[in-house]
Amino acid sequence: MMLDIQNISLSLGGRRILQHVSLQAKAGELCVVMGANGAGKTTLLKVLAGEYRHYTGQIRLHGEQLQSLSVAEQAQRRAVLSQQVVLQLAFTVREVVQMGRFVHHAAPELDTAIVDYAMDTMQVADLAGRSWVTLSGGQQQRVHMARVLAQLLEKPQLEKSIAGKKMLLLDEPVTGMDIRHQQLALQLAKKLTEHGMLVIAVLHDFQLAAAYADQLIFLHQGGVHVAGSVQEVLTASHIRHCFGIGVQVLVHPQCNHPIVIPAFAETSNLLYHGNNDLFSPVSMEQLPDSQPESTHP
Ligand SMILES: Nc1ncnc2c1ncn2[C@@H]1O[C@H](COP(=O)(O)OP(=O)(O)OP(=O)(O)O)[C@@H](O)[C@H]1O
Repeated sequence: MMLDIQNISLSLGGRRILQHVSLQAKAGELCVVMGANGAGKTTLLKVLAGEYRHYTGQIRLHGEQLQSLSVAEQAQRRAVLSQQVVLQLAFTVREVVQMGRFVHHAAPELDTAIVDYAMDTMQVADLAGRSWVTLSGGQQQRVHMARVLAQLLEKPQLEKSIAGKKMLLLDEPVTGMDIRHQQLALQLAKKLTEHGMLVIAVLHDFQLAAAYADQLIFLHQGGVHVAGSVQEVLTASHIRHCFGIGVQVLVHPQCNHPIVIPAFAETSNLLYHGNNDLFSPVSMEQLPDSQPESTHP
């Protein structure tokens, strides 16, 4: 097992934010983490990124305790795309992507080739000389994807040398991207998994999760509510439990993926249910029980 999380809990500011989280993920998997605002998704990714070290429980990466790896060792084994990275200084796009290479101490020609490859892949090469702060939100996000790709690659190609060795953590990677570039970003993530990488992505879009996830994890109030295949997890009852909303789960006519749509009768008056924060217990009794479990076979 490439990543083995056993019973981790974490408190921040005197509050328990993650509780008894256990998860396993294999090399070559695209794991999608979903959950309501405040469920603990970013906190979980920050623990995996080594930002919070005071958790209880165990995390093993390739059998080694995460806490025993130095910062440099961690940086060479995993790359992180954090939520809303804002750069204040006027770096060019090329400079931002080059930041991904700092951990490697490779030959400058190799760094340049990998940076060019990463910018081509994320379709930002035409922006290379532009100041990062002048880009649109979706363009900035694509540049960050190119940066983490540059960090993970050892050659200017997606090749087998990364197999089984590296982990990519993506926190809401497609925020602000148009529909085509959302697909591009997830296709890149999928391609990396096909070369043996483990990708863990926080997403808010059920359709992207349905189309790309090998394993789907619903976090709820700091714990794992359910983890499994898209078919197992993307059901009306799990969505109601974790998101406090009635939905219908239909089936895509061509590719059989589940399609999630809000159930109109239940969701037209959310304003009057008051409590939208699922991190504090929400009263599910407010929702009628007539919602079919799932129309998925
Ligand atoms: N440093 C901190 N100190 C105290 N509480 C925190 C801290 N960081 C996060 N929290 C709280 O922990 C809970 C989980 O936050 P987290 O950012 O992990 O949620 P999330 O699932 O990523 O939400 P979103 O979908 O809104 O990004 C929230 O209630 C948040 O307010």
